Amino acid sequence: MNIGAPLQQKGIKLMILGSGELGKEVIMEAQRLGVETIAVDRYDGAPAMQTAHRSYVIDMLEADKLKEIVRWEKPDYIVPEIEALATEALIELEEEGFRVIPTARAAHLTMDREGIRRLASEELKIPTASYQFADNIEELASAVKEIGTPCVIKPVMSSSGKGQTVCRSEADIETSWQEAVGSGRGKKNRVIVESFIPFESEITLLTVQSISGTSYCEPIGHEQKDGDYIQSWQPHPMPAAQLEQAKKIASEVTAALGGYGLFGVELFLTKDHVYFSEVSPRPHDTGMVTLATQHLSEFALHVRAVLGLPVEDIVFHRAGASYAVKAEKESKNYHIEGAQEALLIPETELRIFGKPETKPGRRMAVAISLGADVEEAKQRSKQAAEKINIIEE
Ligand SMILES: Nc1ncnc2c1ncn2[C@@H]1O[C@H](COP(=O)(O)OP(=O)(O)OP(=O)(O)O)[C@@H](O)[C@H]1O
Ligand SMILES: NCC(=O)N[C@@H]1O[C@H](COP(=O)([O-])[O-])[C@@H](O)[C@H]1O
Ligand SMILES: [Mg+2]
Repeated sequence: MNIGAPLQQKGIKLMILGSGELGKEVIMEAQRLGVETIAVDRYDGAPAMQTAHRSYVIDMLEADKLKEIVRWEKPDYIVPEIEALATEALIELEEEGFRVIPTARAAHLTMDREGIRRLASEELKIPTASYQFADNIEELASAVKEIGTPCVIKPVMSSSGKGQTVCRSEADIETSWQEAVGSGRGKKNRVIVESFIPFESEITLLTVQSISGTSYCEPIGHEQKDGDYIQSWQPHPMPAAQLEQAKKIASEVTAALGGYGLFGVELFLTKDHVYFSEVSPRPHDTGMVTLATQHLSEFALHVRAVLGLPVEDIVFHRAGASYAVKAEKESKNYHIEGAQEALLIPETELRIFGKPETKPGRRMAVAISLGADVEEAKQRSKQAAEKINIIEE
């Protein structure tokens, strides 16, 4: 593979669709390999836009806008960074010869919970929570009756827990519906109802599909609140047989989606079972811990796989943990205090995303620590995150 200089005739162009904290790291890794980078998102000043060579602000759910920008820029690689994209445009662009990561079909199936759930459960016969879909409140009531309570209700298009509620009895149905249709990122008023899995732990198994074949990172355990991640740690302790089962599921799902890249396979672990939950065909928020724990982070691995470069080994260095720092209020004029105190904690680093505005619950930074074991790393990253204060004015 030939890599020309960025901004010159022979440069390789990578366009990222979605420019949040995860995309920012992907852009920086691509630049380390001499790639020209273009960031796209729905608002100006997004984290990845601050590091890319150039950027565009468009509504990425609008197929025509997406096609226009791609045809104008002619990137060598189109790298989705969020789910909520006009994936029908990506399919068309792929047919025209553009390369979508990992594939346009993967982006399309995972954008909508229905696509990936039906693929995993109905085609691949992988164990998942039982589920139903509903398009209005009457259908929702009958789905809840069928699945039973407690159950989890989510918009088919959303992420980071937006619009997700646990429905504990029939009395919650109305609120769950309102929450779901009010917060979904897409344009559809469709929801999934899932049986509540009383898991002992949940993991992300980062899985790489590259020219070198299939490889896995050490499993990442995580804790979520209101459907959004609070902390993650690596390696998550689990029996060898269960890890094998998890890898089998991850290899089947990622192979079915096709293409090269890193995938975040989300799994629920009970005492005797592994359930597939969902998969990101891209780096995962809980995987930010790999910025410290591995010689190649999930972002570096993604870029290598995307560019068709080998991923022969993934070296895990040391137990680590990450802890999210979230805003409480809305502000266009905030600042962050406490980095000085946070970085006194041993083996700790920070990533401050530089998002231009805060919103209640918005993730603004992350603390990442190493330790002699996962427990020590968890304590350190939590302590560090608690030293950070977001001052919203
Ligand atoms: N069926 C379920 N049973 C038990 N817990 C669940 C279920 N579905 C979701 N959860 C909990 O909610 C979290 C978020 O759910 P899910 O991953 O489906 O949402 P999301 O909006 O796609 O989040 P993200 O984009 O951050 O991955 C899960 O990690 C898990 O903790
Ligand atoms: N769970 C998915 C996830 O973590 N996605 C990450 O959050 C950004 C959106 O953040 P915002 O909502 O604060 O703009 C996305 O762009 C991506 O980096
Ligand atoms: Mg998830």
